[in-house]
Amino acid sequence: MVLRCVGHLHQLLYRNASRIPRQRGKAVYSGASEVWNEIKKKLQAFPGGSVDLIKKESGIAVLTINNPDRMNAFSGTMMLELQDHVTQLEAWTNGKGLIVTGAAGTFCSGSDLNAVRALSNSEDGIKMCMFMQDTLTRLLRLPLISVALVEGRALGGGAEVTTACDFRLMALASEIQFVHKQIGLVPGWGGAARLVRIVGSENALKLLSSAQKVNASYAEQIGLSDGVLSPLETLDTTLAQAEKWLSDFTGGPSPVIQAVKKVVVSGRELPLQDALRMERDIFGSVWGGPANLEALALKFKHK
Ligand SMILES: CCC(=O)SCCNC(=O)CCNC(=O)[C@H](O)C(C)(C)COP(=O)(O)OP(=O)(O)OC[C@H]1O[C@@H](n2cnc3c(N)ncnc32)[C@H](O)[C@@H]1OP(=O)(O)O
Repeated sequence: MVLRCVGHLHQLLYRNASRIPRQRGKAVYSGASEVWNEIKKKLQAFPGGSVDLIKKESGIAVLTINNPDRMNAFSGTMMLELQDHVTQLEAWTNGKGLIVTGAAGTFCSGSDLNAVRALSNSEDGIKMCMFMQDTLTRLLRLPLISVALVEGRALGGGAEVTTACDFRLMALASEIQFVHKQIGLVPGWGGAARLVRIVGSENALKLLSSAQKVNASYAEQIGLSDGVLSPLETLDTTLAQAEKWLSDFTGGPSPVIQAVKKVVVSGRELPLQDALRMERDIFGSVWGGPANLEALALKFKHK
């Protein structure tokens, strides 16, 4: 009887699920399609490297920033590829987790300085900034639990990319460095706004104004890193270690994991009243759903 009621309620609520405001794919800047087309054309003119996406059966995807000749700097075409992959991941209904990493033992040295030099007028700079803000905001909002696996260096825009993941894991000898000040800049890919939320405004101010190298232990101390990976004498590769770490949070069916991430995103981004409504709608999408009914039937005990 209880289950029938739950099932009925789920049907009622599920009808409303299609009305759940979409968190996914929401643009940071709306109505800017001409600007997008223009900047995409410009980015296309700076080729090199790739951003590779592997989606595994387990529901974990691995996104690799791959331009080792330039310490995994982001070329223009890599920025475009990253955006395409984020669009693909937004639609991945079986997904649960995402690991963002760099090729060849280092994370990313930011924007390709050749592109930076060529697009150094402020109009182009602002367009690139809008493009990357949009992509990285959507990356952080993905309904997947994401972790940046940092080996080697994460510099400039590379440091900003680490903040577009829910968590960061750092190899023992790795460093995150917001070098922007040293090249007369501030973060522009949304990295400052996210850093303040991760480490607080005082720590963010220290990191941005000193451009200091943040090693794994200091990063952990200020809450920038969520764990230090063991040196590679262990049997596991760093990727395997990251997958193992992530599995503590991605166990269970994907609709539930995705719902967990969505309530956190709305709690983080929306005013309380809107976050509560969103939470109600997301709750409605899992209440009486298969995982919920199965657990109720098992008379699950949390011992
Ligand atoms: C959003 C704002 C931004 O992201 S602005 C970009 C901020 N990034 C930087 O300023 C990084 C500048 N690069 C460096 O400080 C060093 O190359 C680092 C990354 C520390 C690596 O040093 P090291 O291990 O000695 O290697 P290296 O300098 O010989 O570099 C190997 C080759 O890679 C290149 N490289 C490196 N970073 C970039 C980059 N961001 N854009 C373009 N190319 C880059 C180096 O120039 C070098 O190339 P080459 O072997 O000289 O042809």
